[in-house]
Amino acid sequence: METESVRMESSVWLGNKRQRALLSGWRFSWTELDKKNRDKTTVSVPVSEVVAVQEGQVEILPQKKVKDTERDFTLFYVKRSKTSGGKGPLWSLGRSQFSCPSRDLRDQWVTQLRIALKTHCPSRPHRLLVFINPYGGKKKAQQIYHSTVAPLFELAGISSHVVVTERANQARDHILKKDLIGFDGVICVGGDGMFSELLHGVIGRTQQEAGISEHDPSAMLQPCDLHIGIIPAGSTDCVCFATVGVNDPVTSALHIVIGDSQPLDVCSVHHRSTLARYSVSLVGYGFYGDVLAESERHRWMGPLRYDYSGCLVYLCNRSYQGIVQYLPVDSQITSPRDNSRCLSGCKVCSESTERLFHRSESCSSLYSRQLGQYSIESEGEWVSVEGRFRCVYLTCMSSSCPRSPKGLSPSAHLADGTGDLILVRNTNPLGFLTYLHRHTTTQDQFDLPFVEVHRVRAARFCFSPGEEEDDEDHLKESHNITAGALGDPETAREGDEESGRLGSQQCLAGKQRDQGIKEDGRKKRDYLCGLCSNKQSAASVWNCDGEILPYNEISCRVHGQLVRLFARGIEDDAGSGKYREGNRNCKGRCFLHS
Ligand SMILES: CCCCCCCCCCCCC/C=C/[C@@H](O)[C@H](COP(=O)(O)O)NC(C)=O
Ligand SMILES: Nc1ncnc2c1ncn2[C@@H]1O[C@H](COP(=O)(O)OP(=O)(O)O)[C@@H](O)[C@H]1O
Ligand SMILES: [Ca+2]
Repeated sequence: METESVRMESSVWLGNKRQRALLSGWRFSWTELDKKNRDKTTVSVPVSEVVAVQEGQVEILPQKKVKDTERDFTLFYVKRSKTSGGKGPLWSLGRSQFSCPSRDLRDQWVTQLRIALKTHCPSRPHRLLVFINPYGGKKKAQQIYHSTVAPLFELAGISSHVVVTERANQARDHILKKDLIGFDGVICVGGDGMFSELLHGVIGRTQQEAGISEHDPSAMLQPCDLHIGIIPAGSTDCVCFATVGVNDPVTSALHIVIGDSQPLDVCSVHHRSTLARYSVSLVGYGFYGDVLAESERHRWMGPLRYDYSGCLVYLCNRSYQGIVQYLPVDSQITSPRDNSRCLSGCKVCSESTERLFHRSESCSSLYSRQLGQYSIESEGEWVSVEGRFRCVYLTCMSSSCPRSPKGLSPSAHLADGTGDLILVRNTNPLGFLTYLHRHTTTQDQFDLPFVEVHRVRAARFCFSPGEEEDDEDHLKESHNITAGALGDPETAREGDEESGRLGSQQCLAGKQRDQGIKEDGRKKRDYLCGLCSNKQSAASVWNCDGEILPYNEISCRVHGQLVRLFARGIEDDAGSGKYREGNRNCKGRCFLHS
């Protein structure tokens, strides 16, 4: 039950303008007085979006009191500015400095606003564990954190423990093994690879504590309590972009500060009875696998490596034979082609909360919910498709990113317990280019005769008889994958040093890097010869959220709302009119606990 809202009202000054300030209904608003009625404007800030209230006239960056008159207080809050092209709004820190008629009144305002914050926003984080990858994206993560994020955390009274990583998988191992008592969330400053480390750490730890084996493909995984936050500083920043709507460090920091919560579907990927990895954005074979394998050789290029590799791989014109099987969701209920868009407060996702988790009558907290079972065996029949594909991929969410603002599957949902399986059959080069190009335009990329899309709970991939790929060693050899790059959860968990050393080779610097470039030249020629030649391996590799999997035959299963992010989904922005019509399905306040 919501407690009664705090109420207070008085006149205050904002600069030289007199205002009527009102705290009521969990909103703080101010309206200019002494103005003709017609022009009166009211600024209204929900208490849930107030970042801090401080005595005096305060600036941040650097944080200091510019003037400490005893009648002033400063309000910091979330301010939005519009963006174009279907993105979410950018958030920045709004600041208003008020002067009260007396010190007494000022003290009352500060007290009441802080009480309102405490009662209305009990789930804001107080203490965070922050992992910074100094080598991600354009290598600016440390600078981004210290110059723009840390001051916001400090302002909001959040204390943080910062770990600058020295090797790949350090963040994951820290979460798996170290004491996390007292932390309200884990944050990564980096790209999708860093997010993936946190994801594996948080899911792995939760299953360990619940005594659930992650290797069992049919296990019902335990949902994770510890929230994950992403400060985007990587190459693709797909998870951030698709859950927040923009890749902007300040916007993301503010979502963390105000304790936003967005559940997220996660796909588990198994090879027989071994957990290969978890994925949220892309489990892709063919084109996407080849692009990733190629791009690893050009890491020194930074984010540009994907464009460069994309062109090379496109020119190679490959397709792959195989069998895809999937467990479809009733297409009458939900479809990847219904033209809807999963937005903040999405009704499809909130209805899924009920479906995914049968809640006992007495429990009102999402965290004490009982697990509902999405029984794979009892829900419908597996469908099998055999053919020659340009690419096959599964995504649990839209996977929008700056490169493709509407994403791999524009109508996918963040938290509906399903994923979208996309099958792109072999076609001529122009056809495939048209398909790729439509990711960047408003045209429907699924409206092509060689493309199929299905909303599924599970999917698996195997070779057609007679097309079996050789063993794993061959896979590693033909794609020049090292053990470290594979990020095998088991080896890494036991032999950290080993995986760390190999992992950091991906981020060579200085002399080492130059040597790497020369090496790269040779490897690139070898690799491309292999990629373009028909004699070479008939197999591609799986790209799992930016990591190459060491297996080719895999089975995937979507676990609804397995983790929670400090985010709220993409806010409907008036500027993004294009999708608005389809939004009917996706309105209404989300997630019953919020
Ligand atoms: C002619 C125009 C071609 C446009 C092609 C558009 C394709 C859109 C690709 C979107 C991919 C989104 C899935 C995200 C995957 C990330 O996890 C992964 C890893 O990203 P990271 O390096 O950690 O930031 N990135 C890639 C490209 O595989
Ligand atoms: N200190 C480090 N040295 C080497 N690799 C690291 C380090 N810290 C993290 N990594 C790894 O680097 C990879 C890429 O990082 P990420 O932040 O996702 O950047 P990008 O988006 O550019 O790929 C991740 O998979 C992560 O495991
Ligand atoms: Ca989903």
